[in-house]
Amino acid sequence: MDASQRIDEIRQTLNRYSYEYYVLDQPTVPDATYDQLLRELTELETEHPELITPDSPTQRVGAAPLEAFEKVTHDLPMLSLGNVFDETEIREWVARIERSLGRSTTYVAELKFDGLAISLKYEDGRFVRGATRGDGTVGENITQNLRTIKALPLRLQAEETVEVRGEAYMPKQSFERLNEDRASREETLFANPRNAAAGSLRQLDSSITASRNLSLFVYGVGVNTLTARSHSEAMAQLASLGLPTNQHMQTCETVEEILAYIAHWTEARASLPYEIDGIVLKVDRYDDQEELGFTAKSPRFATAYKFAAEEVMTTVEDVDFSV
Ligand SMILES: CC(C)(CNC(=O)c1ccc(Oc2ccccc2)cc1)c1ccc2c(N)nc(N)nc2n1
Repeated sequence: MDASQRIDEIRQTLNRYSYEYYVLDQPTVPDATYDQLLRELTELETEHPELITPDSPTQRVGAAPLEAFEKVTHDLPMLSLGNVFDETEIREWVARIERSLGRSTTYVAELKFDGLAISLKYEDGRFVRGATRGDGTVGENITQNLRTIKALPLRLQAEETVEVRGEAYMPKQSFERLNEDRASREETLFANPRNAAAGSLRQLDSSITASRNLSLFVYGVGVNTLTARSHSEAMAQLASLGLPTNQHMQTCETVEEILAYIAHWTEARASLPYEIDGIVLKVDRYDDQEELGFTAKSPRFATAYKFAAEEVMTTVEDVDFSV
């Protein structure tokens, strides 16, 4: 086997290990095995620099820091979600949809991740660009920073061209550890994981982003070459391509099932390793989504149920009032 074949073989193996570890949370090999292969790949690429490609696992932490972020216009706008706040409004939302369609339909209920909305562009299966939501039409190009997120595949399992929407977030444990480090260096603390994720992705130096243990869930597709006829089918296709989808997504046939899902996660969200600030409800079938269409800035086929904001109880402990 020549160097080029061995390099391709190691890259595919390391991409599979990353998917198992960061997306499925079910590693099949110990870290030492991953590290050994990464060392071998780095040596081979050092001997053959002409074989280095952007999708190599060795290229995750970018080049020199940027001067500024360039602006990016999304191929499709990144829309915002209307809100519903209680059971009555949820029942009204479902009734309005089924009146408009003139029949019942099926829904998908998803967790609403409390991070930074992003758009990922893949061409022929390779990650080529990532951007913040911005104002929904124009965002900032943060490709170099997003490449450092290990749950983000630099190469898909098939050569699809697709623009994907998702949320970059900081797991609760990484947030706690980051603030402990900052407190020990007497630096200002981040107020919550969302601010910490946003601050980490707005770094011009991607090596700082790489140190922040960010992760990612994808929750929608923009322009794409997929064959999916529904949102749930599209998400299954994204998962099979190696993109991180959330395991708690659930199809619902009735408003009762939607309400049960919301009741469950209202209680169970404290047990999640990441913060969520609500539940997103979507009509599943794309033909029904198209029939329902959009208002000026958000889809009629989706809405967000927001959890009541938690009172932030600041324990006033050993505050030195004497100063
Ligand atoms: C539903 C959508 C708004 C994404 N969808 C879009 O952005 C979108 C964009 C153009 C679309 O089609 C158009 C095509 C041409 C013109 C206008 C729209 C359709 C959907 C959304 C927004 C935020 C979400 C969130 N925080 N968590 C989860 N779990 N899901 C979410 N889903």
